Amino acid sequence: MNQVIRIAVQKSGRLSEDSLKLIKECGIKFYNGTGKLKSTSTNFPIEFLYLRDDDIPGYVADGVADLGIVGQNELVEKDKEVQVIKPLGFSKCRLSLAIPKGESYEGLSYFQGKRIATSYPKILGDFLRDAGIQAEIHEISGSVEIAPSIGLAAGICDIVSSGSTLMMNGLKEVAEIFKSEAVLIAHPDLSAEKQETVEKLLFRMNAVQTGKNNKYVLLNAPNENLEKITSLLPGMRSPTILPLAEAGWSSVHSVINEETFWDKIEDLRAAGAEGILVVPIEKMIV
Ligand SMILES: Nc1ncnc2c1ncn2[C@@H]1O[C@H](COP(=O)(O)OP(=O)(O)OP(=O)(O)O)[C@@H](O)[C@H]1O
Ligand SMILES: O=P(O)(O)OC[C@H]1O[C@H](OP(=O)(O)OP(=O)(O)O)[C@H](O)[C@@H]1O
Ligand SMILES: [Mg+2]
Repeated sequence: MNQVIRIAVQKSGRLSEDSLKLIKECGIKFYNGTGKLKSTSTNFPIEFLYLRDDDIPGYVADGVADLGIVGQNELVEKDKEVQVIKPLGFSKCRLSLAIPKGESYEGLSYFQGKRIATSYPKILGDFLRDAGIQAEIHEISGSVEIAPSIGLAAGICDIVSSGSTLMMNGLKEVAEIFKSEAVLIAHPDLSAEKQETVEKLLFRMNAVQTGKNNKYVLLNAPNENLEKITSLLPGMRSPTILPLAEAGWSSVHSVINEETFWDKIEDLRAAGAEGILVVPIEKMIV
């Protein structure tokens, strides 16, 4: 039996759903009833702590939790000693400076001598120092976008994703200062026994992530074009080729990376591929 590890996940908010979904996709079963702040998996040696995201870096640094899922923005802001294991590809957002949309803006000097409201005083402070701007940082813990309209600050520095919160509050984004996504973090000094359990979890997470980043593709190809088509499709080792019932044609099966997917499909069509089917991959172990 492996040593039980503890993972800290956000109780509710922009990280929680995708964090729990990833763990479920790893085949790990657990109780996640609202109100319960700690639970244990029934089929994997892992315990869950449901916390506010602000507290996750600290709990992992102190060793109260062995692992955690948190946004890079919160991690850098809290500046705790933890190991970043991997980016997780969700909760992507940016930290940006924004000002009232009627104001004219010619550059960062706009903020010189002004007051900026934010929940990220460290990230903003570091950015302003590097940019040589002296501004007053006014820390507030939420609803930052309201600050300019109530006369609290000339501008804000807050999380932006679609930009709709800024727009609804009469603000415009003028500079992006930090890019963020969810990351898996670990206590820097885990015991060898816990590390073993972490490796098992990582093996599963990698299989899930690699599956998501690839698509299984089946297509029909005239035999005279097979060489060209297979050269476009490396597959996991090499593509599978099966003869079709119709003479002179083959079915080609392969795996295509999400990033190059549409370019490859165009190239395959140009090379004579027909009847292209694309199937999602649940897990992929390379
Ligand atoms: N609109 C968004 N789109 C994508 N990711 C986001 C968005 N807003 C926030 N995030 C990411 O998700 C994290 C959690 O955001 P959320 O708004 O749930 O935080 P919170 O209100 O501080 O939650 P908590 O109550 O846990 O302290 C942020 O730190 C950021 O990394
Ligand atoms: O650019 P957008 O797509 O509008 O997203 C940005 C908003 O999303 C987050 O808030 P959230 O909606 O999570 O609420 P919260 O501030 O109460 O956490 C963040 O604090 C921004 O206000
Ligand atoms: Mg928070």
